[in-house]
Amino acid sequence: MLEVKGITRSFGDLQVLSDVGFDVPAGTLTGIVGGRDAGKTTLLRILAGLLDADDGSVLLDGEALDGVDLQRVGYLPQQRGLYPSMRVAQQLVYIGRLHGFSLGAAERNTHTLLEKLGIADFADLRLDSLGLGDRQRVQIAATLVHDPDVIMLDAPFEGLDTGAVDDIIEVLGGHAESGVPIVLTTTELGVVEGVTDNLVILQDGEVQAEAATNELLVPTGRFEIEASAGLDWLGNVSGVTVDELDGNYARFSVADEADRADVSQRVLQKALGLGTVTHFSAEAPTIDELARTTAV
Ligand SMILES: Nc1ncnc2c1ncn2[C@@H]1O[C@H](COP(=O)(O)OP(=O)(O)OP(=O)(O)O)[C@@H](O)[C@H]1O
Repeated sequence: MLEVKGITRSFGDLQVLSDVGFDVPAGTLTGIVGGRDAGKTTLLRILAGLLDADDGSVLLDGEALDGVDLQRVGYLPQQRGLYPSMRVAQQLVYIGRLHGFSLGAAERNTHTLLEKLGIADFADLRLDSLGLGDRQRVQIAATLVHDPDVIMLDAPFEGLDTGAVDDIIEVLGGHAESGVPIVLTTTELGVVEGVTDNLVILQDGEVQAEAATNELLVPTGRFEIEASAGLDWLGNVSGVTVDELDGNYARFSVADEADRADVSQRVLQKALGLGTVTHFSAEAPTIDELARTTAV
């Protein structure tokens, strides 16, 4: 288990983190959710031992996470830092070796991760010849190549297509299953909904709420749909309020909680009857809504 206790940090007069604490049980994934400047990167850098806290402690399995134990951390920084001109597999093996792995073990882990992340074909290419999604897959491989005992990822999904997000989530799931605690930061709640076990809502450097993801992300009654045949009819569906309509795209709400599932399914069925539905989803609450409804 990763235990974060009473972390406080200022830069000059600016207090960035105040008494931040939460636990990440072994084998679970916690999302630290907050808007811009909430203090997420500062917190993660402290957890990963790259920055000192003014106060507080970080424990892994009951022991302070510092000194040589920091070798056990898998940290993905927000500013990604691999060698652009080095070949993909070569640098992953190099990073594994830096963490004390034998050549054989580093090569084995590199090969396995590249396979799992769907980039085995790029092993001998230079990093800077890859697109954003594949570069990010390599960054994830670099974070995991030494089989870390705890994983900390700063905004791992930012700017990625769903294919890359899904591959990364699957690999992280495998590490969680082997008992590793995982922390990741995000500004986008939609992405972490089906991924994280717990959420910590951080606002202005303070924990506003900490709870199981499914307790915090209660359905909002707002939906999004994109349908090939247009959505002019949406306002006529009983129980639906159209919030935005733009050609093939619409956002709508269903105020009556008891009717929500039925009404949204009726909308979906009708759209499918008229043509193709390219997108349909229930909206997650915004960070501000979460902070308002769950303030501790
Ligand atoms: N080294 C530093 N010196 C001074 N101020 C800093 C330093 N690092 C961060 N800050 C300030 O701390 C606050 C929190 O920054 P931080 O990067 O931790 O937030 P964040 O939640 O990660 O934001 P974002 O989502 O935009 O990356 C900001 O006001 C930032 O300007």
